[in-house]
Amino acid sequence: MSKIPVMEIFGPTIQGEGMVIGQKTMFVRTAGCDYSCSWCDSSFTWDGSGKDLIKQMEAEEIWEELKRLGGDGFSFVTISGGNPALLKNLSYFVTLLKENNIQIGLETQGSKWQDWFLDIDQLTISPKPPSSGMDTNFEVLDRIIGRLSPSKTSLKVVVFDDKDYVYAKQVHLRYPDILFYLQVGNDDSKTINTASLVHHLLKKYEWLIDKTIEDPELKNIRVLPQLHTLIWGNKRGV
Ligand SMILES: C[S@@+](CC[C@H](N)C(=O)[O-])C[C@H]1O[C@@H](n2cnc3c(N)ncnc32)[C@H](O)[C@@H]1O
Ligand SMILES: Nc1nc2[nH]cc(C(=O)O)c2c(=O)[nH]1
Ligand code: SF4
Ligand SMILES: [Mg+2]
Repeated sequence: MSKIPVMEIFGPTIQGEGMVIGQKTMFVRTAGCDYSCSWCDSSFTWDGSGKDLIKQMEAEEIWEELKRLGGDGFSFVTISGGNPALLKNLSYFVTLLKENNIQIGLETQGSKWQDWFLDIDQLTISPKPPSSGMDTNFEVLDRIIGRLSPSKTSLKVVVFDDKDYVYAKQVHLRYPDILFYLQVGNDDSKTINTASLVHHLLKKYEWLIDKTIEDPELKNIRVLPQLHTLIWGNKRGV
């Protein structure tokens, strides 16, 4: 008996962010976070507003639900949250996925280590810039990144403003051997007006691209939007 607090299970969809953008995947979103980013687009995982949706599930039950939703039409599962790295017992679920030949992605902010990180195929660490209101503990981050294989790891920093950009650059220059993504920040993650949101986010994407192009210090870097937001807006469960 080792239950995992699950907020939502959805898919198949595509990974909208980062190193495997476009990858067909299922999602498992766990509840609870040690951060409280001002602009978190998944704040229902930690701010109490989604508490009635939380289900305590065994690894086997999550796997059954994934198969119910995705049939045998998937080979990739992305674990996000909240912060899944709060959950030591996700190791059982990770092992179960591996036994079934499923590739695994993980989204986490780099504040906590778990030994099961070593079994993740695509691990995205997303340290938080000043606009989030959170502080990065770089000693913890150094230790986490030091234990991971660079070929399976990427860094992704969300940028809302110039200060965030400076922070992102600092992170990239600290870990130059880790694949690095700048991601457009969605500053209107509640609106249901997808057309105006998409227009606005594309403008912000252009702004971020322009800054990167003009910056000789950022060489080996990738700039991406949240692809799922451009397609589905702020809709949940996609
Ligand atoms: C909701 S978080 C969950 C995983 C983990 N807590 C983390 O932050 O990495 C998943 C990804 O969404 C990003 N994100 C959250 N809110 C966002 C927003 N308003 N605009 C752009 N990206 C956002 C986070 O930075 C993170 O990379
Ligand atoms: N399609 C899609 N791609 C995503 N990539 C990261 C997500 C997340 O919320 O962690 C996410 C999400 O919620 N949906
Ligand atoms: S760390 Fe991730 S889940 Fe937690 S508040 Fe920040 S963006 Fe949201
Ligand atoms: Mg998201």
